[in-house]
Amino acid sequence: MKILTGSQIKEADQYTIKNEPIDSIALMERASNAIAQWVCENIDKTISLLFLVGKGNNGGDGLAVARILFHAGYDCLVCMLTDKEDELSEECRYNLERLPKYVRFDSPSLRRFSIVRFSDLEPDAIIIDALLGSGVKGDLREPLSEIIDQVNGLPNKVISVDLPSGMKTEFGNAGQSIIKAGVTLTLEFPKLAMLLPEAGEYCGDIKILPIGLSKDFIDKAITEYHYITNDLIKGIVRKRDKFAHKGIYGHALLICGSRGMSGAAVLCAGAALRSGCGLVTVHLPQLERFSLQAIYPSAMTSLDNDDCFSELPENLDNYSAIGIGCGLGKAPRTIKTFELLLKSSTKPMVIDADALNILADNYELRQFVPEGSILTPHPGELKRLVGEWKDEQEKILLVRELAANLKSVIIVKGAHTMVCLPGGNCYFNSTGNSGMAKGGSGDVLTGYVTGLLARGYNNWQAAILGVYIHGLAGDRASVRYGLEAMNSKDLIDELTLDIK
Ligand SMILES: NC(=O)C1=CN([C@@H]2O[C@H](COP(=O)(O)OP(=O)(O)OC[C@H]3O[C@@H](n4cnc5c(N)ncnc54)[C@H](OP(=O)(O)O)[C@@H]3O)[C@@H](O)[C@H]2O)[C@@H](O)CC1
Ligand SMILES: Nc1ncnc2c1ncn2[C@@H]1O[C@H](COP(=O)(O)OP(=O)(O)O)[C@@H](O)[C@H]1O
Ligand SMILES: [K+]
Repeated sequence: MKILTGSQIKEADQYTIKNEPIDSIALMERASNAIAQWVCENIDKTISLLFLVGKGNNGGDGLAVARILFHAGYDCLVCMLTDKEDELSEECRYNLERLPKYVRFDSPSLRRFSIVRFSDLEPDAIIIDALLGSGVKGDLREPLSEIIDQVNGLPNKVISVDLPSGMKTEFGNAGQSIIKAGVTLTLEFPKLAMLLPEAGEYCGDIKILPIGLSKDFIDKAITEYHYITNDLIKGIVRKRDKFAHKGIYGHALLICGSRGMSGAAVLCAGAALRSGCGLVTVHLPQLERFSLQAIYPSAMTSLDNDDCFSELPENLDNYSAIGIGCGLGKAPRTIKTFELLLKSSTKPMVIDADALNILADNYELRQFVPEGSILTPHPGELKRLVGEWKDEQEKILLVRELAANLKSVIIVKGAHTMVCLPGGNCYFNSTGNSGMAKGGSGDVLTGYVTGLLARGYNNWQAAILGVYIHGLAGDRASVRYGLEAMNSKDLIDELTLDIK
């Protein structure tokens, strides 16, 4: 799915109105029906709803939703940001006029927002935030930032319409006043800012509601940002041949583990064995081999006589892809052997953890990273590779430069992991959860993505497919064990490719 910018969405809006049999009021009604339907399906009618309504079309959505939900039987209280109707957008004014007189205003004579009323709010009432959407510009003017601070101090759950009020659609959200939503019902596309660590937390759960913007416009729109959805994945996944034999599905080599770090090798191998590749060999210190062989007898081993990576595996040409770094350590002889590996093999590599740190410390080694590889830094490792960034915009720029220079894919891990291709396109993951923020989850990703590369997917396919299925495994594990109890080993058994 494409991620369009706020201004592109506005254009899509205008294009749809111009080229399809729908006017802006009807488009707003369609959006509002989608929002109201979500509320009906998810919120009990005994819960009161407090609508905070701004002056623009986001407010217009809020008023239309209040009307629809009032007719559906909800108790709706509407608070307007202004009592001056001439300040409202045309669509907002239209929907104000259509509001049934029985919907309660907090101050019927003024139709004005009154902060005092917050103290009267029942603790289980839900706030529908329709103060500001994609039209926010510059720093917030009062009274909005004060209202947002007040709302954020309340115990009540907040559902934001399109965007948490105050959030800008792309960049520049650090340190801003933004509504802290429990759920954001966003129209047609996720907005980039929702997926970035700067302010993404303010969205709570993101639900994307299609509103039928022109397909023609969307197809032609040019963007470098994409959202990894089930449909994208369906286009990547390959069928397994009926007459297949193990030789045609590739051989993954995992170079991981050092003294006392055999767990990383076990996690990495277990994940690679779920990828569909024909063979998995793990190169690890011979004294660390026992747990691997006991837990995953399907994996073969290539044993290093040292207690860290210090010898190249034999017959490197036999392998289709190499994963390196998990639990590797940074012993001087490991650095030397990694250098030798980079100079001896042109097979695509998945480079993670200490192998990334070695690349960060030894800049001259970067030129030997095989084209078509995948680097999987978490933000700390990324900083070591590219230096500090002042904001998310600069971070993305630095990642793009790294991907272009190495002619490789960069996976920046975290919530909504970003997969950056050498041409600059960035794909944001839609699966995964905070239960995955535990030791070893990255080792599982490295093993899985290496296996996919070996299996025959190219680097961007393996990266996108890998992060999506890895996140899905996390979501399944969270259903089974809960966010707190789930751990990285649980991910392995949930790594299934049953995409519908
Ligand atoms: N295509 C779609 O997806 C569809 C989108 N739709 C909906 O339209 C929404 C976008 O509506 P929009 O363009 O009217 O902007 P919106 O967010 O209401 O903000 C404008 C208001 O905010 C104010 N304001 C701005 N900056 C401010 C500041 N710093 N501090 C304080 N105030 C500030 C500004 O005031 P002004 O600057 O004009 O005085 C104006 O009053 C979108 O999010 C979605 O909900 C659907 O209805 C249908 C299809
Ligand atoms: N809050 C989160 N939401 C979704 N995924 C997360 C979150 N935190 C971590 N993850 C995922 O878990 C993995 C953690 O990797 P990493 O930090 O390398 O762990 P480790 O080094 O312990 O193996 C990454 O794939 C990352 O995307
Ligand atoms: K909003």
